Amino acid sequence: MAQSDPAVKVLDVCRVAPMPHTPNSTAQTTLPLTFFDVLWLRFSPNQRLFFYEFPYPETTLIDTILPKLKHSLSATLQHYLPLAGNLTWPPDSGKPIIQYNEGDTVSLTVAKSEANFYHLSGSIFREAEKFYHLLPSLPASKTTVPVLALQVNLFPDAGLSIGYAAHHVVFDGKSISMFMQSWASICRHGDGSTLTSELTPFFDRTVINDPSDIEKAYLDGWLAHNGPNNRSLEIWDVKAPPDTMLGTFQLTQANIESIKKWVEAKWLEKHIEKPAFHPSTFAITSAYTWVCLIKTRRLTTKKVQLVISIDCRARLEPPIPSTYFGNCITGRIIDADTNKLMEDYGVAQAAREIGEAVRGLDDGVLNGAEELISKLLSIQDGGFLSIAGSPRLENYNTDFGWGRPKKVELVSIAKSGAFSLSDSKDGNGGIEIGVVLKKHETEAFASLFASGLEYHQVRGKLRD
Ligand SMILES: CC(C)(COP(=O)(O)OP(=O)(O)OC[C@H]1O[C@@H](n2cnc3c(N)ncnc32)[C@H](O)[C@@H]1OP(=O)(O)O)[C@@H](O)C(=O)NCCC(=O)NCCSC(=O)CC(=O)O
Repeated sequence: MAQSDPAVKVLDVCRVAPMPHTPNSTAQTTLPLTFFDVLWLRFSPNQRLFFYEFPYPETTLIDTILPKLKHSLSATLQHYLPLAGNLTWPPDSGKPIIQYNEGDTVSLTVAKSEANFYHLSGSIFREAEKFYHLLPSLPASKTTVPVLALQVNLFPDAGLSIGYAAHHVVFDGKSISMFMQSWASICRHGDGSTLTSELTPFFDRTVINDPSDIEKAYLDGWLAHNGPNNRSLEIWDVKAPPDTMLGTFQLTQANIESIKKWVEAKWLEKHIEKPAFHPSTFAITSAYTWVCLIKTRRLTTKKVQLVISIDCRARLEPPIPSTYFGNCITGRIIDADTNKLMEDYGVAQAAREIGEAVRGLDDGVLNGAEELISKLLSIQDGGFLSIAGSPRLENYNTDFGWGRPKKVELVSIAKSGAFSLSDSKDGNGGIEIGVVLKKHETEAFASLFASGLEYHQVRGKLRD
């Protein structure tokens, strides 16, 4: 957090401990990493901001809202003890572990911001650096790293934001969303600390099988990276260029339907038969955004790559509980011919590439997983893009008792360059897309995105 930024004043840095189960309990929890976690060892943390419109004066925010947030956080951590702990790599251990000891806490920064709440929580392109001071960071260290940090920013008479930095070695999108929704639920109900079964984390790591020793491939990859035998836990300090802008775009259900119809018609034209996979909302939305980004950036590389994340919980053999806490995602790297995606047929081609990759998961979600680390570590900039977030995380359901967020922003895409997908604020099945561009690219993207929708809408109607 940029404490020198005049737009934010730090009021307090609190340490919130998990509420004790019983008055004299002593708790120690060790959580080993699985291969799914090890994959993310040195990746920079995910940082998300939730904006709540809340036109109360500063005194109400400080006297009423903050104590409620702190109390409910402490009650929630009781169910999520490892989140108050640290990532460490004991000398006698072959891999890092998450270690919670009695007395460990989560850092919660409280700040007051004089920035324009409505601008920050809007959708038009905004400078990424305006968000950084609203978010906590995880302190750099080679030997021990906290797994989570939180920050609440008060915008008197306008609202507040809640932001987190979550170590990717501990959380995937599903786990951090579950934690935030658990905190929100306990805060909303105010009268206890119980969680529904959908929000109760399942910590048993023995459900993750690794017969082909993917863990060794990932550990070897990290140990050799800037190695040899590099056991550092230091997180990559990735910086976004100063002219980085964040923008949010929407695809309504009607937009997605018309693109889907057009894509299916194009497939029939070119391939005679419909392909044997489903043009899902994910495939259509990702294809549309990918092509708009490639055209905006005028990529000249022969090939482009798109990395998609796959939640493996329901896809493992046997499936594991949907509430499993930790990482349970793998990736697929989709390679495509840049010229083909630039053509009139580009979105249909991109949807086909994505749809085929998703269909291929039926042959084994972990096929080729052991090569993922070497592929990810060898990726060069250029034609590479990835997708973060998912509408299935239902971030807009994170209601602390003041209604749905006005805006949810995955700010860490400014560093990774990914585009993000989310459910939409009004909950009507549309998709929110977060994109990162340089300032001079923003107009071209906005114009391509809007004109493409008009085109697909007209074509879709003509085919009805
Ligand atoms: C691999 C996938 C992206 C592929 O998605 P697809 O929708 O194309 O394919 P699919 O087989 O899952 O679903 C096909 C159809 O089944 C239905 N369907 C199946 N499961 C569903 C579910 N749980 N919720 C809603 N719909 C579902 C839908 O109707 C969909 O069609 P239709 O759409 O037409 O109705 C997805 O399965 C997946 O794993 N998503 C989660 C990815 C994730 O967790 N990302 C976060 C990474 S962590 C991260 O980035 C950090 C962070 O966010 O903090």
